[in-house]
Amino acid sequence: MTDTQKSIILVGCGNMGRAMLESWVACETVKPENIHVVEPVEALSSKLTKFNVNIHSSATSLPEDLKPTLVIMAIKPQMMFEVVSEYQKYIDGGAAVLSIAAGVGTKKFEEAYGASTAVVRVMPNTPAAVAKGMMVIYANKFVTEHQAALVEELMRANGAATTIDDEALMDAVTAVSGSGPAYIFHMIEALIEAGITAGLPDETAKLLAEQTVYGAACYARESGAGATTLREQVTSPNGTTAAALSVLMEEDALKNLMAKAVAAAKKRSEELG
Ligand SMILES: NC(=O)C1=CN([C@@H]2O[C@H](COP(=O)(O)OP(=O)(O)OC[C@H]3O[C@@H](n4cnc5c(N)ncnc54)[C@H](O)[C@@H]3O)[C@@H](O)[C@H]2O)C=CC1
Ligand SMILES: O=C(O)[C@@H]1CCC=N1
Repeated sequence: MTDTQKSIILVGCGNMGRAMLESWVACETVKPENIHVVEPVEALSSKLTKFNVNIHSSATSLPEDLKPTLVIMAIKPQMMFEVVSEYQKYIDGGAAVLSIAAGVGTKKFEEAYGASTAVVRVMPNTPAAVAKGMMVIYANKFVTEHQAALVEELMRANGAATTIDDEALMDAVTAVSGSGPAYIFHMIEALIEAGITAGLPDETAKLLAEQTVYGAACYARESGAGATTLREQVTSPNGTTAAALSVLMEEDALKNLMAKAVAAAKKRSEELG
């Protein structure tokens, strides 16, 4: 695909939209002049000027003759269908709609825009800002090769990308990788606090907790050994790790808590749909 064939409208540039945009601009996946961002909050849009993208406070200021490949909806699920009609002409002009909203199914967009509308759902996560995201893609049958190629290129710029064929999995995906960074950030918070309680200076506790989670995640991804083996390698018989794990694993405490958390997120995703 040539650069001139790639153009996008990004609707909403809050936490997740901004995170994705960071890596798209850094990778030059789409030329900045071919990126149109619609973001009504001035405090957010004013921080985008360094990217040299086109910034609009509403859909009404988008150029009439724009022919985007993708209209990317990065707004809250609750407001999605108050906003979608503003982009009807771009969809009619051949753009696919790409939604990152939790819970909202492709059928809803087909109902809003027309039965044979090309719709892509992506469940991203915020580490996309540093090209370490997990981007899970589902596309309906109307998405063209050209549109799918751009989706793939954008998502790879954001980190790891994988495609699923069964849209019903999206609620579970959302509960694991979409919301997942928050679970890990909370674990970092907990490890920092525990480190401080154990006597470390604040900054040292922060460095140790962040680097340990970062290192463990990289090692798990790069070694391919699997988390169980890697955990066992840290755990000397009757050593310090065994002492800690006896607390975390007593009656599967952490596993049960994580199972409850993921089930709650999945249920909420289903409700949002
Ligand atoms: N935050 C996250 O980690 C993730 C969020 N998502 C999904 O991403 C979507 C956005 O979530 P966040 O970025 O967290 O929310 P957010 O509230 O930070 O961003 C939404 C943005 O949309 C803007 N907006 C409101 N009305 C608009 C309109 N009419 N036109 C254009 N922009 C408008 C808001 O000003 C705001 O900046 C949601 O649907 C969420 O389910 C998906 C995966 C992860
Ligand atoms: O909390 C949420 O609803 C969004 C979707 C996944 C992560 N954040």
